[in-house]
Amino acid sequence: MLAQRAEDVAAMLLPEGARQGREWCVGSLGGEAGASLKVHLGGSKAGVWADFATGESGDLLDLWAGVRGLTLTQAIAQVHAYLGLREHRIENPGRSYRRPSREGVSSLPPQIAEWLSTVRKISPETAVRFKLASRKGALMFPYLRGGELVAAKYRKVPAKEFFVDADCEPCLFGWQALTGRERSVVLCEGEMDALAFAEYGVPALSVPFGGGNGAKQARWIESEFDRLSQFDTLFLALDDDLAGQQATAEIVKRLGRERCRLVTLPRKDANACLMDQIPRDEIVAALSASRTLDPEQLRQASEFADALVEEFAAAVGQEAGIRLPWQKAGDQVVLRPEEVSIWLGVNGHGKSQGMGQVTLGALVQDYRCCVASMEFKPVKWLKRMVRQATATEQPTAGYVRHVAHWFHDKLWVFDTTGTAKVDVILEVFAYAARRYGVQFFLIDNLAKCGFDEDDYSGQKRFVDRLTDFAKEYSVHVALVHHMRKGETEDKPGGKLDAKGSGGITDMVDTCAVWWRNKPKERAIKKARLKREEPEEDVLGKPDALLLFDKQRNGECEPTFALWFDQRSTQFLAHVRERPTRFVCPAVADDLGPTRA
Ligand SMILES: Nc1ncnc2c1ncn2[C@@H]1O[C@H](COP(=O)(O)OP(=O)(O)OP(=O)(O)O)[C@@H](O)[C@H]1O
Repeated sequence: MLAQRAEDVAAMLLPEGARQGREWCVGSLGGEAGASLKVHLGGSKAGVWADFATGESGDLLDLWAGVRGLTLTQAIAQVHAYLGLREHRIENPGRSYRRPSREGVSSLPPQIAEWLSTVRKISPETAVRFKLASRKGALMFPYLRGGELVAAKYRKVPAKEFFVDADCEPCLFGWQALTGRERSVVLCEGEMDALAFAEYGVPALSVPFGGGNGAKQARWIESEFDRLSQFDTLFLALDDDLAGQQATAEIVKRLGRERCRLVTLPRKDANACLMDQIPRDEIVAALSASRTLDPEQLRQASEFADALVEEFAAAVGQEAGIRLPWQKAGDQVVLRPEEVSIWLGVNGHGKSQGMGQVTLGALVQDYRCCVASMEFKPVKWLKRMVRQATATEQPTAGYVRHVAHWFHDKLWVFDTTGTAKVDVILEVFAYAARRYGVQFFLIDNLAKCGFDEDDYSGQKRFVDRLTDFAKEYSVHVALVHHMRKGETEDKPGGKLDAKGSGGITDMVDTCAVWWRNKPKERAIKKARLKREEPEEDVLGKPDALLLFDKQRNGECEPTFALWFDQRSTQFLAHVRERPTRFVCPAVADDLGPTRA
């Protein structure tokens, strides 16, 4: 987008320059008139520039950063503003971290400096660049970012014992040695390796918690996600053991396959290369020989370790996936990762209400969820959910805050009402999956995703994209969709009654129907108008049915009878059951007079 406006950008950044043919010419990044720096204004090279006096070159983003003396992250922010782009993203509300103590921090004692240079081959210059220090007699690796001490790790020398300051922000090590203008960086597995890469003149950052997957990578990725956007290429040089491979797989999944490259070093890690006096040329060659991670490439069988464990667990009844929030449903229905489910129903038949409860169930099962409800403003939707979570019609302010706090790090909402364009939904969902590791996405509903009512092929394409998205990010997507009313809503319909193209229900893995027992409601109303008590057998009938009409990977297609509790708006599994409190109050007082 920026390249298309190369001339405007060049003229704005370098107003003393002048157009000569197809180039903008100026003296240097300083901006004075001249002709040693030239910017291409059109064609496939639009925006590419070179300063023939200094040998510097780059694209428009580098030019922006260079002229204004900014880091790339700062330049990216200005470019977004210039292009009028608002990033579609969801933020995690601020968290607070502790900063490491500076008490007792001193410069490197001679024996540690000696160990670094003679044993580990790290020069005193590199130690100074990384501001290595000492505390409690140990080597201190300061995690400095923009001059601020964000975290710290300590290593006893020569013993390989580590300790850290507790509760600091999980972040990468080595920002202090970067200029802020790099377009590529190596991610490695250890502070000593980041130092070794620096020794080789290669910019590198180290992951903070070593190899492995899950939270070990998820926590720093969440913190550093935006800052890493300055890099077009991430060279992954983690250890070639199982933990390193797991970390690599997780980083690729979250930071983007397209910009990650796998590096194989001549020794087990960068510091081992340095200690073995591997020359710089060989390290540079290893970076150029790094392989891309195209999906069709041969993959290491060990990458499948997690999937294999899950596969075996599935065989003994612990299949990964979200269960419905009613005990009686057991394992009959599983909302599996990599699958899409569709939840049908006629207007007012409890789709949104029911899906709120399904989402609550997923949260309780420790799945991170993201809800795009274009039917309601987030606060209205959340209000319904809090009522279900507390099993109370009017929870106290303290209880509401407690539930809101419980949602932290578990639940994200897509903040749009009305219709949302599918590209935006998918962009935001991909961000949430990558940055926050969200595993369950709810879209309520298809009609609000920006299609014309008769745009069946558009709707079908979107569902197809959802199935790809679910597979790519290994998440479950639940899509709410309207059903044709037909002649009567007194009988539950099936997947063939979904509005629009039948292709939609063909594509998804699971198809469910929410049906509200309107005949029962009418019978009760009629009896009450006559001032009679409704008959026992009418009262015992369920208020709603949840029918599964398709489960591609399940053994059965069950139907669940449910009873609707007006006060909590929960659907209950049995006629005289009491609503469940999904989140218990922090203090007993919050149960208030409306104790459920
Ligand atoms: N079985 C039921 N018995 C009584 N009330 C119900 C039942 N199911 C849902 N409701 C109530 O009906 C109202 C509409 O429910 P909900 O918004 O979930 O419907 P929906 O199917 O999502 O409708 P729409 O298609 O219009 O979005 C809500 O106030 C809900 O609490």
